[in-house]
Amino acid sequence: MALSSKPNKIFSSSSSSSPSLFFSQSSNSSSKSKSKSLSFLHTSSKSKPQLKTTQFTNTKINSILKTTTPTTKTTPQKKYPEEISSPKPTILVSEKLGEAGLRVLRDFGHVECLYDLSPDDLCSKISDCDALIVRSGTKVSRRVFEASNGRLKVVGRAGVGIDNVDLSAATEFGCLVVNAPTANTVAAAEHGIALLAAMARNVAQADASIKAGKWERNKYVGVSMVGKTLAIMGFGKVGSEVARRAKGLGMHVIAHDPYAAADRARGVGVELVSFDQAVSTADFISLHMPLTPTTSKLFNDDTFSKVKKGVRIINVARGGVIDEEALVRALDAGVVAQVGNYEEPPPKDSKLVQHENVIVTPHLGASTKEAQEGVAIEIAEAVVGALNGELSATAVNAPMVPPEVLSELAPYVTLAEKLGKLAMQLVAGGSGIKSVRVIYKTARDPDDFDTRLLRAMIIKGIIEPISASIVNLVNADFTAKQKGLRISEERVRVDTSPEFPVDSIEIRISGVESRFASSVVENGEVKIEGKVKYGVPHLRCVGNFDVDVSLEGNLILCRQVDQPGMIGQVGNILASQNVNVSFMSVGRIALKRKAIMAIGVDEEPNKDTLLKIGQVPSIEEFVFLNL
Ligand SMILES: NC(=O)c1ccc[n+]([C@@H]2O[C@H](COP(=O)([O-])OP(=O)(O)OC[C@H]3O[C@@H](n4cnc5c(N)ncnc54)[C@H](O)[C@@H]3O)[C@@H](O)[C@H]2O)c1
Ligand SMILES: O=C(O)[C@H](O)COP(=O)(O)O
Repeated sequence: MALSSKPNKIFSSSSSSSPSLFFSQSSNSSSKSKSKSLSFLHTSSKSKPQLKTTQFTNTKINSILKTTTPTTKTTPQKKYPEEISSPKPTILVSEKLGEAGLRVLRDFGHVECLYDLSPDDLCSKISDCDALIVRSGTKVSRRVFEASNGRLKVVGRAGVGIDNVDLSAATEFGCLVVNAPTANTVAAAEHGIALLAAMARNVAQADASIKAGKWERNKYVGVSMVGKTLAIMGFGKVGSEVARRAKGLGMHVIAHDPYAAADRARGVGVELVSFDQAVSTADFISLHMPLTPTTSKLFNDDTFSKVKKGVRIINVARGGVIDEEALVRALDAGVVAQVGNYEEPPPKDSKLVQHENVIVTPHLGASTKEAQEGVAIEIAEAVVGALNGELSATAVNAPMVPPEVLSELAPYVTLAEKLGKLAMQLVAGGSGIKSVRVIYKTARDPDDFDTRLLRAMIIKGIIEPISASIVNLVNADFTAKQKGLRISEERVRVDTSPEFPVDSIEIRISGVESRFASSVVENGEVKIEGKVKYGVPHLRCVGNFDVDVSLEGNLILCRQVDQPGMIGQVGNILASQNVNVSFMSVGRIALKRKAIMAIGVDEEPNKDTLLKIGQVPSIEEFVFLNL
């Protein structure tokens, strides 16, 4: 599938109630914004079918991720719509969250705590919610994103593991997923150590025995931990905290983690080893990797065939990393001596839970008062930040862009979107856009110039005006791919100041017809180039013609014979229709030959006015563009 523009919309009246090429965006005053909050994660009004094209959403301006509930306001008499006040966003909390986090959320939005919702109830509720906060007990499936009708902007996971959130669906629907990756680390590690010690000394079984009126000193002789080898599988945050504590117990700690740095492990006194070495030499194995398709049932019959007989296994990661039936077989055979913990609600007749050599708790790793308060604050701040238009440092499905980079790139982000939108409008209807080349002219080294935001915004500018898709930083690449749009990027080193990230951005679209022949260069590509001047995006080049106009409001491009009086003639036509000209720039290839006139207009000229411009004899072609 390729993208194609809708030329019949070029002259569509702003009062049209059908979706317009021009009014899916909000005020252009964002171009001057230096705010760190950018709209690459914002959700536009498209999900709200009741919006009319004369109504502007309250999206972005200084907030590209302004994700509060879209509301509308008709402002026909205004030059540009003002920022529109919106109701507080609704945040659904579907599992128990610490009070401190709830306070942060309540200060910001309307908070609904509805615990134990059935999947159906969650789906019915979600279309009223801008954010959803969950722990591990809520399955945030594709159905949830579908049911949200585009309203859900952020899913906050109050904890680490995001295996209960369908990340690809979230990304597809442009919904940001954030987690709280640090606040429960110590709690989980302490729980692991508690299970390790309890298991080694049969605490749970002995407790149950004595409560049952028995006195079985000989039955519950344990094993010592000191000097024993503990293999940490997954040397991340929790794994390394478990390692530190186990070292304190006098254990010899090794770890397996294909992605961990050996020097970080050495810093904790831990040797990184292969999977087979870890499982075959350990007396105790503690699992701390995430549940992913790769780690699912990583501990299976084959793995148990390699372990040291009598190994003890602690799992405070996820139940799914172990093949439960294989584990029961290994326990029955005495290959695995003991197991600690269970992460998901077990079936009533679970052989594993009932096994006498297994000690279990519900999913309690993160359940300390301290961790829950910490997690609640961490996730509340991340969700509020996201709803406020900021990129979160804990975003799971969006690039992490440091605040200073965001702030520096803000005007270029606006430029990128406007260029995308403009380039799209230069393409003739029916021409499918398949291939877009983006050329960044920069004095910076590639390592010092992150193009992800700019690329996302170019995609947004190209796709959003002509489709129902909502494009943001989360789903830009996905959406482009889905629509058959190939974006290639090039960097051209220029000798300007590296103080500025980009000197100019050029967009070239190949294999299309143009609505404005002068925008086509020798190799047949439609080409435009823009740059940021004084913090404001400017169009600098159309085809081979240099121009210099700020990318604000509406733009008329005319190609004419380079002769005196042209500006006056067009200006008079616009003035006679009360259309205010905000700026004008003429660029020519050579004296008295062809020139391009770029005219910025505050109001959208009506069809008759545009026809009159077209009838001026020396005007060879013209196009009206909405920015
Ligand atoms: N029980 C609880 O309450 C609780 C609390 C926190 C975290 N967790 C679970 O523990 C997991 C780890 O949490 P974390 O905060 O340490 O995350 P983390 O991302 O800091 O660490 C995970 C580590 O696993 C490693 N890993 C990935 N694939 C692996 C593989 N195939 N083999 C070995 N290692 C692999 C990663 O490289 C990473 O270092 C989470 O995903 C979560 O499921 C449970
Ligand atoms: O991944 C996590 O953070 C832990 O497993 C905690 O899950 P919980 O928030 O459901 O306790």
